Amino acid sequence: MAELLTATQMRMIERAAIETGQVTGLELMERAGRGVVEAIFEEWPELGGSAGRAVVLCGPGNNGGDGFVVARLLREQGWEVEALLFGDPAKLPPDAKVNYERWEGTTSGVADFVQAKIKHPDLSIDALFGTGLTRSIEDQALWEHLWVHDDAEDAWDMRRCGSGTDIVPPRTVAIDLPSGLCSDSGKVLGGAFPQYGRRCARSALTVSFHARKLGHVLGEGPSFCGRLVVKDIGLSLEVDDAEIVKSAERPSSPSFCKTEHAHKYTHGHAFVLTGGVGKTGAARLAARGALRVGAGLVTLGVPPSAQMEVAGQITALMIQRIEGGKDLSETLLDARLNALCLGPGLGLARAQDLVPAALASQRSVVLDADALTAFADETAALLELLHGKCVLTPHGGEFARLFPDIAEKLSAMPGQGPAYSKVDAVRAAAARAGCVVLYKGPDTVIAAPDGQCAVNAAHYERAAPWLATAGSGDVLAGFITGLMARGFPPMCAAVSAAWLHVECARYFGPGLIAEDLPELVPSVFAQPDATAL
Ligand SMILES: NC(=O)C1=CN([C@@H]2O[C@H](COP(=O)(O)OP(=O)(O)OC[C@H]3O[C@@H](n4cnc5c(N)ncnc54)[C@H](O)[C@@H]3O)[C@@H](O)[C@H]2O)[C@@H](O)CC1
Ligand SMILES: Nc1ncnc2c1ncn2[C@@H]1O[C@H](COP(=O)(O)OP(=O)(O)O)[C@@H](O)[C@H]1O
Ligand SMILES: [K+]
Repeated sequence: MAELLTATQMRMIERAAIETGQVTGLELMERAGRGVVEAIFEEWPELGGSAGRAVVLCGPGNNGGDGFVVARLLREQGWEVEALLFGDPAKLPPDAKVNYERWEGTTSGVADFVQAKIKHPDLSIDALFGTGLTRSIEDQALWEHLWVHDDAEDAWDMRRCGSGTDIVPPRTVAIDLPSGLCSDSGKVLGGAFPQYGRRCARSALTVSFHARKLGHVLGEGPSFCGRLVVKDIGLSLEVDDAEIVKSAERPSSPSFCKTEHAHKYTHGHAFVLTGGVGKTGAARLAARGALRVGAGLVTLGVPPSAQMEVAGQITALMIQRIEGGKDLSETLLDARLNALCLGPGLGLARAQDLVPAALASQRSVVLDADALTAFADETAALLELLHGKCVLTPHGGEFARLFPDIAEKLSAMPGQGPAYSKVDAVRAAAARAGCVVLYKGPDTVIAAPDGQCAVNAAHYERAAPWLATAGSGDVLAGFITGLMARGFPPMCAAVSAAWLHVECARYFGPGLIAEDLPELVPSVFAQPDATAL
């Protein structure tokens, strides 16, 4: 799986390469600068072969050093380039200082930031801060310049609103990260000027190095990065760090495939509990999802009042009358029912009755929606019952009800970096719950109690905004249940299901409704090369 790195991990990788003599820091900086220039001309081929005009904003660290490399390389291609430095040249770190000196062009200071001589440049390059941004920005001139870099902000807003589609967006390029963004959390680090609100440079193109950083995919990160390109700078991909977060991708082992000689019971029997009459649709969606991902059999556990309603709407699914917790415990004496799903449309009272019986059975269990909300006032009781074969699938509201203190830390306004991230929050929740937690959203984060963590980012080329439709979460719960019925371990089931969910939405595109999702599974399974990122 592809790694999503923190700033510290990226530094460790860089340091290891330098200390083992594979490369020098200066050479890495040169490769980074070359990568940025290459990405610019790939993104905007019309700029190639012409002598354009660029403003490069350089910061006081190595991100600024990358900026000076880019300034030099563009000038070597005949561009008119103006470099502006925030900071004291004498205090630049060694590699950045070498590139500042190699640049040989004029460099203005921060006081001139807003008076850059080149107006309306073809390129505005943000090399102020990258992975080293550790605190809020307190220099007013710099703060204001984040706006100048982005001086066609109105154009962005107009495009976002659907008007002015003829407006060419500014060619703003962020080196590594848009300045102001925390590389570990995707949060905008605050500033000392409340009158301006929080501020971050927005870019049309972000060029990062070696691997994506968590801040590119979490929280607000993607809305500031524009298009994200990662350039190889020759660092080894091998990192031996259990802490590293993975990017969700198509599973290879265990695989979605079924073997020739298996029969339906080999693939497990999923059991999805429904709510009462008029509320059974959500569980039926989940059940259909479980069946499509390959559970051998799927049965709906239905209260007597809803039996007729459900029976009239199903074919391959089976039905079993479950009035309450006692019924469920008796039904679960059948050891073949190996994965349960409770929550979608279940109703709070029925959830309070059924969830303890389901958890006591020690089966694989997915708890979603009402099964989580029903325990908002007695989270300690729920936590007591959870075990290692459970997966919790909260959205933001459900997460906050179950883990209020963690949610509060996550939503607090950040000042210092690295800020508390969704990854930190979900890891903490999984450790407390003693089971896998999948926190939904465009940046779905999945963590296990042992610290394993993956992000299923529906951003950039994997954007799937059509998933924001009623019932799509129910299908996700069904996918996880079906995969656990098939024997996928909880973490693998949750990550694979989240990946599949987004791939189904991408396959269909606009107009998607939740009913479509299970029916798209065969098309996604049939694509051997569905991408990981
Ligand atoms: N780590 C690596 O492997 C590589 C790093 N490179 C570049 O180096 C960057 C990281 O360099 P650095 O660690 O020097 O960090 P940065 O250049 O991102 O920033 C660090 C500097 O900014 C200052 N600073 C931080 N927050 C501030 C604030 N709010 N207001 C004012 N000053 C603030 C710090 O005191 C320090 O001087 C990466 O983002 C990337 O662009 C590349 O050269 C290629 C390889
Ligand atoms: N903008 C978005 N981009 C990608 N995925 C999204 C987006 N909005 C919601 N989703 C996904 O859609 C699902 C919605 O689930 P949930 O909030 O439980 O809704 P429901 O209860 O209606 O099913 C989650 O898997 C979530 O990750
Ligand atoms: K930057």
